[in-house]
Amino acid sequence: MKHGDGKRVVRILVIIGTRPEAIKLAPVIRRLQCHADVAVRVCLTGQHRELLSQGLADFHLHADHNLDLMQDGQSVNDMVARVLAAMSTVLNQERPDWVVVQGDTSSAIAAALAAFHHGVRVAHVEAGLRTGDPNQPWPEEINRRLIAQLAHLHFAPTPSAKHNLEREGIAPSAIEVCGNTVIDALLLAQNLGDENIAPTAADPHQKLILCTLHRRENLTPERLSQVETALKVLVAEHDCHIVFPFHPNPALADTVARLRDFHPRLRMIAPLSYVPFVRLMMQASLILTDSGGIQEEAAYLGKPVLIMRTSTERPEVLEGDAILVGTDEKAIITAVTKILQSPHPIHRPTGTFDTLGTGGAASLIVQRLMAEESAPT
Ligand SMILES: CC(=O)N[C@H]1[C@@H](OP(=O)(O)OP(=O)(O)OC[C@H]2O[C@@H](n3ccc(=O)[nH]c3=O)[C@H](O)[C@@H]2O)O[C@H](CO)[C@@H](O)[C@@H]1O
Repeated sequence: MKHGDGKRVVRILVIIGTRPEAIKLAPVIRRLQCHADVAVRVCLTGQHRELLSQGLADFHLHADHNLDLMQDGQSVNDMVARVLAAMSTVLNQERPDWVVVQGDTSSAIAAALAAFHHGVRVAHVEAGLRTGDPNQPWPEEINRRLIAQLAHLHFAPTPSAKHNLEREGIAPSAIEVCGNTVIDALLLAQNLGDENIAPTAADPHQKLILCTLHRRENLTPERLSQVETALKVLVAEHDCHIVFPFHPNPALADTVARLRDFHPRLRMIAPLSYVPFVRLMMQASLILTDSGGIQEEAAYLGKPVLIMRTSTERPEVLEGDAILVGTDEKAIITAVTKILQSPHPIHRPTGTFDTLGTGGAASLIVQRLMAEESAPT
């Protein structure tokens, strides 16, 4: 495609499957939209239907394609197969120069493979994260490794992510260390804030624990029961509030129902769109989570974060105020109590932990994509 003056326009197709992909790609899409020589198109797979539209809404972005592929009870194989098949039509229609995928979802691996089959170059945002364990998180760890083999450009958030890619044989010249786009998103969300949004914390004078839990590995009856007991003990023993925005996953339903009626200071709420969720993180005294993105956001916001997993693909956060606590009820209670009872300030000022980036990732990504286009072939 060319401008009226004959200058070539670079066609970039951005694929989004889930809420975190929407949040982390929104800053990249906004940057691409501002570039005169780029035609950017957005394709949603619909892997997370409601959460995905929440992820996009606050950034005022719209999709050009919505494949709406999620079906109840769909397996990982079904999802991957459906995205792979549906992408051919989109790729034939759009004929992009680049497909941009983010992270490690079924949508990202299927779209990257489809692009590869069509001879379209793939740019991978948040490349190189590894736990080293194929089953942690499952299937995301393997998705990340496979996407690395398919991608032409790898946007690594940190030097350690770059190192992981190099160990797998990726040429250093194909890797750009740019920080994590989640920090760009966080800063955008702080500026996009609507002052009319109702405060989400119950009492600003009481300590607030923000809890989220959704990893597939944690949704077993044993682990859910441990976390449930820990939350019940914590709210009963401490003068704190717990707010738990829960994923609409049927595996969580019974736990949610029991916790909802347990205590007035323990609030089970529907997932929030990004801006109010960022507000809630900023109000929190500590965050208890198994989410990947929230680990990164908490680190930047200077919040202590207890990770309900045994490993993290984001080892940098452990240099800040993050602790791998797992899902054992006693471990959770001990770690939370220690933080709540600490006589010292439990926060760092926002932005002082800058290992994951300072908000310039999207700009670097767009610069590198455009440099790649003007490089002699
Ligand atoms: C452990 C793991 O493999 N996680 C992957 C997962 O994301 P991840 O585990 O981060 O997915 P989550 O569903 O927890 O989403 C986190 C994001 O949603 C926001 N939020 C959360 C709750 C809420 O009510 N409202 C809201 O807006 C958080 O601020 C955060 O930005 O997919 C991402 C996208 O490919 C990858 O980068 C991660 O590596």
